[in-house]
Amino acid sequence: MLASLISKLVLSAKSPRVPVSTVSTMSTASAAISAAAPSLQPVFDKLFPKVDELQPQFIDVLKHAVEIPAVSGDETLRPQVVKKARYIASQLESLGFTDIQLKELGTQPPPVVDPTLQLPPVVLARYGSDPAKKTVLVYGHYDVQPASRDDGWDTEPFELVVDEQTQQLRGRGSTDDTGPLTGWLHVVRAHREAGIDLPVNLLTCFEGMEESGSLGLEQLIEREATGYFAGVDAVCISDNYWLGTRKPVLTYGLRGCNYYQVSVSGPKADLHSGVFGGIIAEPMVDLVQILAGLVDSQGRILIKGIDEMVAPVTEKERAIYEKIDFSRDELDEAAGSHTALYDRKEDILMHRWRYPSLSVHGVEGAFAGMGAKTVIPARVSGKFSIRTVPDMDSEKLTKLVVDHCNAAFAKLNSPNTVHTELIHDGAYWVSDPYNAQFSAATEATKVVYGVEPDLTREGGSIPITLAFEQLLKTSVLLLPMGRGDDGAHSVNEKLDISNFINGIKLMGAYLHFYAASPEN
Ligand SMILES: C[C@H](N)C(=O)N[C@@H](Cc1c[nH]cn1)C(=O)O
Ligand SMILES: [Zn+2]
Ligand SMILES: [Zn+2]
Repeated sequence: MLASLISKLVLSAKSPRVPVSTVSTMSTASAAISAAAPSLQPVFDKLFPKVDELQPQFIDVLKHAVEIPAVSGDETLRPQVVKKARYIASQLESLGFTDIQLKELGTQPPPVVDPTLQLPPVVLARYGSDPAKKTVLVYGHYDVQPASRDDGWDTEPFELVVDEQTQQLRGRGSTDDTGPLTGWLHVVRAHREAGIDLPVNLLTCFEGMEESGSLGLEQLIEREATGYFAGVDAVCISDNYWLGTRKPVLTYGLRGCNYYQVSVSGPKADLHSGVFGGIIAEPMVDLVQILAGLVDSQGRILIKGIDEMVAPVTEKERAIYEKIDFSRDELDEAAGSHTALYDRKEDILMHRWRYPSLSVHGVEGAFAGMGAKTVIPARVSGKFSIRTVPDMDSEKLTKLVVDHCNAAFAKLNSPNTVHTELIHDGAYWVSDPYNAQFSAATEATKVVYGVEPDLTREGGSIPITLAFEQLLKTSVLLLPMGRGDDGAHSVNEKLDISNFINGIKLMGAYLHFYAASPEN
């Protein structure tokens, strides 16, 4: 029932950017995949204890990786991002991966402080090239969000803390996405050390720019579609999270993300507010008024024309949301507050997954430190992003945003100047959750966790997902490792050890079930 509802929903999506793949419900493929379970049990009986046994070594690799502050959004840390790429490549080499390449992507496009800044490399590697096996491409990102002790971390963000009491691994990247990325390496190691043949050929595509919009990656995929990536049957991404804290999920949708900056410029340099305050127009005063006009305190976007682009909710879709196991309490728990804008589960999930949202992130150039600096900043840039959903069009959205900011500024009658620009955009994605890959991952979840996974969409974005699907003409599965309360992008980011270890087993089991599928 649920299967047919979602299938119809996917097929009814209007946007040409939403993949309309061949939808299979309870197909012969999924029947064959479930039938493979008994014959795979001896494999899992050898593989899973090996994963348990290697836990200390797996944590050690993660510890070394987390120690490298690979923040893609901080230009000064670019050498660290490259260092982490090399660390991962060295691990791949020691595991017997071949054809390891650090693919350069050229210089970073504007806005950028250093116009010669090189984008971090994409780590490509392969394990096995048996024409009789299917080929699975695994994608992950080794870059991370910024983090500093001052933000409120209890421990150093770039030191992995193994918390024996909570049984958690704490550190930036533990769940997003260094933990899951290294998980794929551990799958290979466990197979090697248990003497089990990897059932598929594995290709890696690990990038260092995901947190900054995956700049340059789409062009690489386009170039390599008939080269390095030729023959890829399926793409699997482990870079999101369970909805809650108890139940594993498989994810069939993502919101997109258009990231903007609106800059207001005035005087040539920062000025003394005692000397110039009251007699010149202050850029920061203009900017806060523009930012205040983007979204209201109820989360309603105030830019005209956006709501009209959003695909309407159907009754059938509504039924899907009613069935999902989630509550406002879980949102409060994950947020650590009682500040939710909606009470009903359906409203919360729809506003997380299938409606756009606008978030204001910060102001570059403004005074942000401790104390009481009496400055008039000369140029300030407000950063905000809009999470996009079917059927929003990125270019049309950008025009609406720029026009809105220009009109808001014009109303201020300010002698300053304003400039609004798109920093990066990444597409939304919705898939068929009943294809061979999802069936394989469902069986794997049953074997590892003993339950059927929930099928979820994700409020966050993985900008490259749709490009993989379209350019490699293959299906993509999102197979999350961590929980909804992991604190990705926040302070004290963590990954439960049980999620790390079971996540590695899940990845391994998924590869075996997918290999057993008669379809791609
Ligand atoms: C879901 C994924 N782990 C993630 O955190 N993605 C980022 C991607 C992004 C897009 N623009 C900037 N970063 C996110 O959803 O914020
Ligand atoms: Zn991520
Ligand atoms: Zn992230």
